[in-house]
Amino acid sequence: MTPHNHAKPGDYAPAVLLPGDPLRAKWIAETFLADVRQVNSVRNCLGFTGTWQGKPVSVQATGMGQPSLSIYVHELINSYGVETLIRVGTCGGLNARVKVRDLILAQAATTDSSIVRDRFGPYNFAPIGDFGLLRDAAARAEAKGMRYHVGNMLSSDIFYHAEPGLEGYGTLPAHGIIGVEMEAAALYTLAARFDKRALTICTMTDCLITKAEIDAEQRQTSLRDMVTIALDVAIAA
Ligand SMILES: O=P(O)(O)O[C@H]1O[C@H](CO)[C@@H](O)[C@H]1O
Ligand SMILES: O=c1cc[nH]c(=O)[nH]1
Repeated sequence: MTPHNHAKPGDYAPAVLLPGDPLRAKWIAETFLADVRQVNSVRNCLGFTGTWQGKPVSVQATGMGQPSLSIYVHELINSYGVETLIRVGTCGGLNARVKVRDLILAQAATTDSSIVRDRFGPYNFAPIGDFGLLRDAAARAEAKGMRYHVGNMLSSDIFYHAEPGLEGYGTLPAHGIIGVEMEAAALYTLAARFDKRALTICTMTDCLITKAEIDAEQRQTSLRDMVTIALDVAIAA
């Protein structure tokens, strides 16, 4: 048990899906998993374990932002023996090529966060996703005929910038950053530190260029596709 998690050792499967939203964790558990049980409810940051296609898998909410995700991921790895961590999130779009409902597989994650920056002294560390998980997720998205993009994500500590629209993102969109969310860079940094495998898959829900947004019904359908890919990748890992 930890200050943030009352699950017992062995309560989590070796592979865990990580949505930010606790209610998304509950929805994933109830919609997709068999033999499911709740393993954590501390602070309502819900965690569940069950099976997918007969294989054990867990889902744990991380809350929003890199400080919150870092707590859950650190504890999942160090107290619960988790080996494979797949974030299933939503993100904003920073490139007109990426349409709402498209998946972004975050090959790398750029960040403005001191959580990552301050650990590396004079170096600019490049947080990257696990190649095997990335390759498998891309192949499955391809096979399902889904629109997906593999690229560099921004993991920002800031949701509401002082500057309007794209201005807050400076020259990043002109350097291949295709989406913005708030957790992937910390996830990849912790996975590197503890020699675990991690991937971030996001559904683009709001384009900061066109202002197009996904509606509630489309969001549900797209998240369903994203979650089944993540579950398939998790149990194959
Ligand atoms: O939908 P989730 O997984 O929470 O991800 C995105 O949504 C939240 C911001 O609204 C941040 O956590 C961001 O990363
Ligand atoms: O962090 C996020 C998530 C979704 N949409 C955004 O614009 N930012």
